[in-house]
Amino acid sequence: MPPRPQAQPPPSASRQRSSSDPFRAFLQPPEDETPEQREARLKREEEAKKRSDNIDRMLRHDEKSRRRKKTVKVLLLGQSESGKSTTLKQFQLLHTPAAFRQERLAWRFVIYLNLVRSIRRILEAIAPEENNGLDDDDYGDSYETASIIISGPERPSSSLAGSQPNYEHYRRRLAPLMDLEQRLITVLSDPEDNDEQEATHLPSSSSFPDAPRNLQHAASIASFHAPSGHMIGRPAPRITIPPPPPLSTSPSTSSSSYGYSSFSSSSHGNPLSPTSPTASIMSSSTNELAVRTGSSWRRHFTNLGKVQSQKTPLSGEVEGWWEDPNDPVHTLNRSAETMKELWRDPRVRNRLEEKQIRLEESSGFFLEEITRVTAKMYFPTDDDVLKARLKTTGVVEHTFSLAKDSEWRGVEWRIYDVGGARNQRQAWAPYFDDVNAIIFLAPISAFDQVLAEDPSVNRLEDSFQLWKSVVENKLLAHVNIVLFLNKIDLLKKKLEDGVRLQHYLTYDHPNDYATITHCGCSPSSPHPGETDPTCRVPQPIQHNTPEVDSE
Ligand SMILES: Nc1nc2c(ncn2[C@@H]2O[C@H](COP(=O)(O)OP(=O)(O)OP(=O)(O)O)[C@@H](O)[C@H]2O)c(=O)[nH]1
Ligand SMILES: [Mg+2]
Repeated sequence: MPPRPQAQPPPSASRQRSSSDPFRAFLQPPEDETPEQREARLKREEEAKKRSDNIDRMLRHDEKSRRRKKTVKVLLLGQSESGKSTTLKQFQLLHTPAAFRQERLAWRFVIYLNLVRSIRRILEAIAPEENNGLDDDDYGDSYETASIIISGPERPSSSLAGSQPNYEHYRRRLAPLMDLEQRLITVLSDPEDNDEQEATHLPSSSSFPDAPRNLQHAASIASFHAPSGHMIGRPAPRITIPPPPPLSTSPSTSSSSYGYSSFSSSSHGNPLSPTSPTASIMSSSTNELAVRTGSSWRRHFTNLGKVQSQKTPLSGEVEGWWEDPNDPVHTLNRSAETMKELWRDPRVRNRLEEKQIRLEESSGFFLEEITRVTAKMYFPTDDDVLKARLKTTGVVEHTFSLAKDSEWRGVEWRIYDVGGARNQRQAWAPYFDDVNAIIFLAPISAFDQVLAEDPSVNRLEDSFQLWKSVVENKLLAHVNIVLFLNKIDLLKKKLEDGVRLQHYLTYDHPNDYATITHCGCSPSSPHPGETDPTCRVPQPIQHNTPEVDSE
C-alpha cells in the first residue's frame, strides 16, 4: 500500500471540516491517491489556478477600463458673446495647458483681426454722417458685435461735444489696415472647405496673399457653409428638436482676469453627437469671423503654429515670420502710431461715447495693447488667447481628464461649445438627450445692449428667455444646470461710468454693483422680478422670442 501524502489530513479531521464545508470534502483528494495521481492532480490544479488568475486579471482590467471610460458630458450654453468659448479656453488652459500653448502662436492672426476690426469700427463711428459706415458695400453692417448699446437718455456728455475728429486724416493713414482686414479674413477662411470635405491647412505666412481678395469671396464662403439656410440668415424663432443623430464618440482636441459673479445650480444625463462633420473657419465681410464645428480649424491653427514656431523668436538662428515682408505684422507695425493716436484722441473718444459704442465689450481689448500686439516679434500670451474673439458656429468638442484629482481620476470630460447666435441654436437640441451637465452663461453686463443678429432685442431679455427655455425643457429635467453670471468686470465698469440700470429695466434701487447683483436674484429664483416686483426685465420690444421646443 503506497504511503499517504504527508500533507494529507487525517480522515477524521477531513470529515470534521466536510461537515461544515461540503465543497471542501468534494475537493479532497481520494484517500488512496498514488504519487503519480497526486502529481497529475497538482498539475491540473496549478493550470486551473492559472486560468482563474487570468480571468481575475481580465476582470480587473475590464473594471479599470470601464472606470477609465466614464465620461462626463458638459454643454456650454448661452447667447452669442456670452463667454462660452472663453470658458472652454479657460478649461483648456487649466487642464491641457501644453496643447493650449501649442496653439498660441496660431491665434496671432485672430488677434490682429480683432484689432483691425476695432479700428474699422472707430473709423466708422467718426466718419461724417454722409460718409458713415466707410464704404458700406465693402465693410458691411455696423452692428456686428455686442458693443451696440440701446439708446439711453442720460449718457454723460463731454465738453468736447460737437468738436469733430479729423476723420480724413485717420482714414488716409489707416487705409492699409482696411485692406489688411480682408487679407486676414482670406487667410483665416478656407476656400477649399465645404460640407463634404474638411480642409486641412491654412497657408503659412509666406503665402499671405499680396492683394485683398474680392469681398464676395468671403461672403460666398459664409453662404457656402449654410446648410439649408440654417447657419446663415435671419434668426430662427423656435428650436425644434430633430431626431438625435448617430452616436459620435470621436474626441477632438482642440486663468485670466475674467470672473463669474455667482452661480446657482438646479438638479433637474446620454450620448452627444456633433451635428456637422465638417469644420472650418468662415467669415464674411458683414459678419464676425467664425469658427465652425469640429477640429479642423484647430488643426489649421496648430499647423500654422508649427510652421511658424520652428522659427522660434528666442533661437536667433533662423528667420522669424517677421522677416517675411508679406507678413501682416509689417502693415500693423507701420500703422501702430496712428492707431494709438486714434485711440487716444479725446475727440474720437467723445464720438464713441456719443454713439454709445463700447469697444471694450467686444474685441476692443487689444486697443489698449497696440504697441505690444503690433511689435514685429509679438507672441500671444495666454491672456491674449483668452481674450481673442472668434465667433463659434456649429458645435466644438473638447476632451480632457483631471489626472491629478483622485476623485475624478479616470473620468473623461467632454465639453461641447456651441454657437450662441440665434441662427445657431437649433444645433443645441440633439445634445440635450445625452448631456450630464449644462453651464449656462449669462453676461450680466448686457442690460443696455441689443443682439447683434437682431437689434430689436435686448440682450438681457434674450438671456432670460433662453435660460427659461433651457430650465423648462423636459429633456433636461435630469440634467445639472449651472448658471454663470458672466462679465461682472464689465458690469462694474459700466456702473462706475454712470450707466443707469433703470434706463433699461424697471428698477428702483441704488445703481451700485452690490445692490444690482442681489436684486431679485437668488439661486432658487434666477429670474429678477420673481422675488422683487420692482426689479424685473423690461417688457420685450417686439421680437422673436427664442424657444427650445421639445416637440
Ligand atoms: N470683459 C470680459 N470679457 C469677456 C468675459 N468673458 C468673455 N469675454 C469676451 O467676450 C467676447 C465673447 O466671448 P466668447 O467666449 O467668444 O463668446 P461665445 O459665447 O463663445 O460667443 P459665440 O461663439 O458667438 O456663441 C470675447 O471677446 C471674450 O474675450 C468676461 O468675463 N469679461
Ligand atoms: Mg464661441
